[in-house]
Amino acid sequence: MKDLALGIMELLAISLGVERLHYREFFEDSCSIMRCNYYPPCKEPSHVLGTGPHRDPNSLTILHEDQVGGLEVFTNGKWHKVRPHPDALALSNGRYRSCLHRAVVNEYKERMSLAFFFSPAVDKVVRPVQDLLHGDSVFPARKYPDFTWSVFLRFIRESYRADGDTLLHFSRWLLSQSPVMPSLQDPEMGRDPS
Ligand SMILES: O=C(O)CCC(=O)C(=O)O
Ligand SMILES: [Fe+2]
Repeated sequence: MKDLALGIMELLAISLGVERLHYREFFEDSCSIMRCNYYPPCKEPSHVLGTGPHRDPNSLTILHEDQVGGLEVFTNGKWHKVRPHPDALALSNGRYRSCLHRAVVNEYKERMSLAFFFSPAVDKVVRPVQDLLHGDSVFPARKYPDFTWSVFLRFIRESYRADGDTLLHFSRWLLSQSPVMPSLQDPEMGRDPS
């Protein structure tokens, strides 16, 4: 999975016009997790959700699912079903903003999906590559301060359910903690307690 994710990172760098190996090198020591989701059948599927609407807070998600279907993505003001395909993968990432998605349940069949959440090493400092900071409307100036993945994870786990404004709220929270980021002075201070 890591090889696949690193390959996708290389493609994303190319598509952004960033130096090809930039993200591959950044994620070389990545710290990812895998989660198995199980959705039992439900007689009244229109009244429940398997997974409520959210955006994955990690850098890239590779989702493998069975053929039952249930994943939906919100675009252009509507929920769209993502038809399962034995060879297909779902993806979300940084500037390519994590998409709002959810999983509905099936009236008759159970469903399983396997999500691989690709994330940087905990003490890696996350900052945009200089090539993306032109200060124009396509590549605006910096919007967020430097942070480490461990501090971001702590914020997500303890204070905030990831949505479209996560980075905005996280930045405000981070700047309110201290004028100088503690995690940049001492990586141990930002380490996730789990
Ligand atoms: O099971 C699915 O289709 C989606 C699961 C999901 O969004 C997640 O695990 O973050
Ligand atoms: Fe998700």
